[in-house]
Amino acid sequence: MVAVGAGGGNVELLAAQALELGVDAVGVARASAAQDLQLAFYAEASRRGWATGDFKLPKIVAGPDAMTELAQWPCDIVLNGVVGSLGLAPTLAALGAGRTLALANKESLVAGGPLVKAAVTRPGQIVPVDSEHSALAQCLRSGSRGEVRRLIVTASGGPFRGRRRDELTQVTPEQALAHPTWNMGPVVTINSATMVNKALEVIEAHELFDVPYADIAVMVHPQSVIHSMVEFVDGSTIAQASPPDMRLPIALGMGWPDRVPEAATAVDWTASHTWEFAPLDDEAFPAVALAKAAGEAGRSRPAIYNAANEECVAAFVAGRLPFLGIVDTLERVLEEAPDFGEPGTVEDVLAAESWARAHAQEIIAGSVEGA
Ligand SMILES: NC(=O)C1=CN([C@@H]2O[C@H](COP(=O)(O)OP(=O)(O)OC[C@H]3O[C@@H](n4cnc5c(N)ncnc54)[C@H](OP(=O)(O)O)[C@@H]3O)[C@@H](O)[C@H]2O)C=CC1
Ligand SMILES: CC(=O)[C@@H](O)[C@H](O)COP(=O)(O)O
Ligand SMILES: [Mn+2]
Repeated sequence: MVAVGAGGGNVELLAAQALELGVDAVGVARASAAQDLQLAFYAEASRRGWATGDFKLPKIVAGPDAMTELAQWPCDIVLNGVVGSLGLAPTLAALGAGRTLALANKESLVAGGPLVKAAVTRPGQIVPVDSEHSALAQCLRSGSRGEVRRLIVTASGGPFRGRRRDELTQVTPEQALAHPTWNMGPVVTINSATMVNKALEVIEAHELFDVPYADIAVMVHPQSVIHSMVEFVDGSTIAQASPPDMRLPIALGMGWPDRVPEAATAVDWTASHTWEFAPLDDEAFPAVALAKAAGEAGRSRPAIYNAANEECVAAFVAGRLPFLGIVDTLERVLEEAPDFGEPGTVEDVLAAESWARAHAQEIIAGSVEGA
């Protein structure tokens, strides 16, 4: 490990990880956190009983471009696990520098799919880390691309699985943050509750594997043990199964195409299991259908979908938007969006995003007619 980076929300943890791993550089996106990070290094070194002079502190790279700089640091693999479409610039930087990109940050593919694909210089340069896409990549090893009939992306269903739309009007951020099977950051957890996570993952699957939207299905699977499946032309369906634990896809992302022994615990095949599968209720959870339409249309609409969602999630958590208002606002933002065309540059993506963020904010504030 040569470098680690984060936003700057928890410099103590960042410093502890950096010294534990003995990295050369640490990035922090919030420039004002650089001094706190420096102090955290000394506190962590002292906690470890290291005397000044016995150790070399990592170089600190601070500011909004820190992740982009780190993504080009001399190394073999860049793991992008930042949250949000601000992960796009580091994704492009890593690919441009020729690194293998282990990609957890799905938003960069959603916001800038065509740019990301254009930046790829060799097959296999992007290795998916998102659990469903890691599963799909594993299943796809079972046949040729011409033999693939469809991808089946599984969804836990989130904390509100089984509810009708009218049963979702009063749900709180606290309830939405209680994911039934995964322990994750707040944005992806709220996205799981609205099904926007699955919506983003359908676009991610389309971009990663070049499968048409019509051939990407979503199945609700509450146990989160089958992480996704591929159906082949002969009627075979290949599934990847393992208990919900990100250590497996992260390890595979770092080791690809090789598996890392003991990366995670396997399914206990001495015990009984019941695994359920059900179609998604598109009426209660319209996010996936909306994303498929945005993905089919292309031309910056996936970027608009994601950027508006990032604003809506923040507003929901802050109590400024009801739960159902999240996807309702996305729908309205997409309906009212001008045509931004196919993004050719990062600036094109940012222009579409910035319009979407502003328009979502206007709708949230009720300042737009009809809000
Ligand atoms: N958690 C999971 O199991 C999975 C997550 N993913 C994807 O991985 C990504 C991260 O999710 P998750 O780990 O849950 O989210 P978290 O909120 O737990 O972590 C997000 C990380 O991003 C960092 N960050 C925030 N802002 C910036 C910035 N401006 N520049 C650099 N880093 C920043 C945060 O740093 P700080 O804390 O210092 O602010 C934090 O380390 C998302 O795209 C998500 O969809 C995909 C599959 C599974
Ligand atoms: C672990 C992971 O990859 C998450 O994206 C997870 O899949 C979220 O769960 P949902 O299936 O509830 O969206
Ligand atoms: Mn996922």
